[in-house]
Amino acid sequence: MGVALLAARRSRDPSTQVGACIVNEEKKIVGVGYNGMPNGCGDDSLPWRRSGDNPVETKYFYVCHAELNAIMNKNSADLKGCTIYVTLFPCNECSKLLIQAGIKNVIYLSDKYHKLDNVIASKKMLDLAGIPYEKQSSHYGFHLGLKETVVSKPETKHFVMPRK
Ligand SMILES: Nc1ccn([C@H]2C[C@H](O)[C@@H](COP(=O)(O)O)O2)c(=O)n1
Ligand SMILES: [Zn+2]
Repeated sequence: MGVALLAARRSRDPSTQVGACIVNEEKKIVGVGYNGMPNGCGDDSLPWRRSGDNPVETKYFYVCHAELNAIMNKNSADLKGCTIYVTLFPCNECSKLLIQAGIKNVIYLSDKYHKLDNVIASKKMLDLAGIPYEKQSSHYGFHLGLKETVVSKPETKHFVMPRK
């Protein structure tokens, strides 16, 4: 999680910096990513704002999520059986990617959007796919000074057993 937190600090997102680190069954790092604009698009060429008259003027259509970047940056043939450490609970689109990539475990730090539909859908898919998710102690974020983890409130620990 420390590596995910360090990666998050590279993000140019002014409101939420997210980092992800994927490790294999031997605990070796096989992919790291943070939320950023697509390659070649330039961090200053696209908007970082959260709201606007037109959604095209906000970041949401453009930004590549940390999990997507960690998967795309992988340095191994595949990610089957790997664990992802991510500083923010994966959204529904990222969970689809994690499931299809063969990730077997999710460790997260913040679940600040747990009330949003996309996160509820994300958990539904992870549950069905038998992928456990577990919250890691937030003292990591506190020590590294990440805003989103400092303000996160204690949440219910979510953990489901993998299917046999
Ligand atoms: N699983 C996720 C969810 C979100 N992100 C990124 C996408 C945005 O850059 C940022 C969220 O912005 P906010 O709505 O809090 O202003 O986090 C991600 O990388 N992975
Ligand atoms: Zn996502």
